[in-house]
Amino acid sequence: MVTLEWRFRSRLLFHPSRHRHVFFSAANPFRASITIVATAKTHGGMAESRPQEKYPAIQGGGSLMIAWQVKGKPVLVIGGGEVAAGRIVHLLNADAVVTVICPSSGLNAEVSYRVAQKQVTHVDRIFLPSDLDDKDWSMVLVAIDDPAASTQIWKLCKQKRLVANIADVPPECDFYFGSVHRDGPLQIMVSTNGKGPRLASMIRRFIAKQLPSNAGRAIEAIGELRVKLRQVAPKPEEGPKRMSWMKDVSDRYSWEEMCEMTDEDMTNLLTFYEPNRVPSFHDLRGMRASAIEAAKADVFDGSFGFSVGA
Ligand SMILES: C[C@@]1(CC(=O)O)C2=NC(=C\c3[nH]c(c(CCC(=O)O)c3CC(=O)O)Cc3[nH]c(c(CC(=O)O)c3CCC(=O)O)/C=C3\N/C(=C\2)[C@@H](CCC(=O)O)[C@]3(C)CC(=O)O)/[C@H]1CCC(=O)O
Ligand SMILES: NC(=O)c1ccc[n+]([C@@H]2O[C@H](COP(=O)([O-])OP(=O)(O)OC[C@H]3O[C@@H](n4cnc5c(N)ncnc54)[C@H](O)[C@@H]3O)[C@@H](O)[C@H]2O)c1
Repeated sequence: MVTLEWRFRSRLLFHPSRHRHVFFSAANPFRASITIVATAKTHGGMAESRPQEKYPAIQGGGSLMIAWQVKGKPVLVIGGGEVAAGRIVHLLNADAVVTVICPSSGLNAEVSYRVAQKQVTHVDRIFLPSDLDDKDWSMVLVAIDDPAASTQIWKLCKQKRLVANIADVPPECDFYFGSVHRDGPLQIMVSTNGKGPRLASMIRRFIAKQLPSNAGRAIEAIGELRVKLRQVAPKPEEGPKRMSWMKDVSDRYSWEEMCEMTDEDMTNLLTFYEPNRVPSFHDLRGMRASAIEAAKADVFDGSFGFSVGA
């Protein structure tokens, strides 16, 4: 049995080819420690490992981190204070249809603003159990300063099989919130699984500082290209080729190059899909109409720039 313990300090690696695999690679002051345990049995001269060792080791006790789609769906927020205000921002950023139940006298300035702007529907009173039957709520978020009422609402939600989060009461949460960094289509959520919310916020800011400033724009550009590619190659059976070509494209260009990509570049780039090639960005730029025009003008036409006679 070989036991190998590897402790490392590394900078956050952010390269398009790697970002899918890197959620968080720690750097000072956060250190990560990876323990790799491998066993090998020699059998007939061949090293053989047990199947479970080939696959990721299970580390229970975490949360399932998913990107929940609440666009256009009704979500109920109970309470209108500071915590509710934060929840509402997250919900509106995800295009949810939000109803806030809270007496007007309890609304803080931010929630009052959301109500006045008609970004949320406001019900001006305290919560009633019948509110849970009002709509087909996707989730219920409780952020009130009344622990007994919170627990009652939690119990009602469970009776009605509604998914709920009671702020600050981990045992009464189907899911926790986390600290979120947002840059256009990029969202990074840090969870400490209830251990240290303030540290989650610190780590989120730490990660955000390491990111390329144009990560959001580059992702946006790649997103556009993926949509165009599906128009060029819509068939489901093209899936493997599409995916392999998109992987090559994502790996080939730098963040700056992805941001620089124009509509014309994308159209030109898509002509390389059929032969399954990916040109360098330099070559792609050379295919722009303006570059071709400039190249034509530069071509030596046999004259010496002056004329004799007349
Ligand atoms: C990330 C964030 C998202 C958000 O709320 O949007 C969030 N809490 C934030 C801040 C924060 N919350 C608290 C403090 C005071 C300092 C402190 O106590 O540490 C600060 C810091 C501050 O205010 O600066 C108090 C607190 N919170 C919880 C308890 C109960 C307990 O631990 O038992 C207590 C103690 C109450 C008491 O002692 O009485 C519980 C939860 N808070 C969570 C999320 C979930 C786990 C997230 C995770 O695992 O990381 C979870 C489990 C459930 C939930 O609410 O979803 C947001 C940072 C956003 C940002 O800035 O980016
Ligand atoms: N998870 C977190 O990040 C975090 C951070 C701080 C506080 N909290 C907790 O979240 C809860 C709310 O905190 P806050 O700072 O927003 O408090 P707050 O006092 O600012 O707001 C509470 C709101 O609840 C409303 N309310 C009270 N009873 C109600 C009822 N029965 N029906 C409808 N509305 C009702 C009040 O009118 C008020 O708008 C508290 O329990 C607090 O301990 C959580």
